[in-house]
Amino acid sequence: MITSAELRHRHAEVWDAAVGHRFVDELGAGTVDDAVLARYLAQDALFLDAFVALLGAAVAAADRPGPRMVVARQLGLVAGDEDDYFARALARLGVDAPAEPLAPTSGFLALMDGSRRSADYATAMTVLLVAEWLYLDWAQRVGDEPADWLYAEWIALHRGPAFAAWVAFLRAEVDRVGADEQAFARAVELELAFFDAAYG
Ligand SMILES: Cc1ncc(C[n+]2csc(CCO)c2C)c(N)n1
Repeated sequence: MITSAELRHRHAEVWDAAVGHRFVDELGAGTVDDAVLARYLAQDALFLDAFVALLGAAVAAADRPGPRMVVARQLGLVAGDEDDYFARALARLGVDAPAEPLAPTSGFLALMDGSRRSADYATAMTVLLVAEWLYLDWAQRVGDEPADWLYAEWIALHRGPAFAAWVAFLRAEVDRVGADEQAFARAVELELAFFDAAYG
């Protein structure tokens, strides 16, 4: 059975291109163009809805009570703090209507909805793992948070001990039940394309 460490190693080229993306550098510096950040967050709001649905599918599909409870707890967090950030950030950037999904967003929605409908715990956890681990990785590489809350909160959401523990849990679960390599590779590609798409 392939491990999460081996999967990341196999897909390191695309993974590192996402983690080292210009968008991440600019987030860390607090210098993303407002139109770029607005485009990114408007797309991410669409992403987040399918992500929450996928977390719900993982809650339903978990093969043990312990992991089910851990995923359920995270679902509550995402529905709280992160949703609050989106509401304030989109309001500040003047985004007042849902966006049309760009190609990488549609790709992600298809991947997440397909995985959700399959009700396959291993596939769902593999997709969740990429989305969370890749974000932890870039956020840990960024230095001190910019003073502006728009940047500081987005970076802070993706690092810190609680988020790192969630990612460690996802890795352990994927290592326990077996990863879906195809889903892993597709999700990494989509993360890179998602950053690219923010630049229009
Ligand atoms: C395209 C895209 N990929 C991954 C994430 C990361 N992410 C999705 S939901 C969530 C909350 C914590 O569980 C986090 C960190 C994102 N925002 N956008």
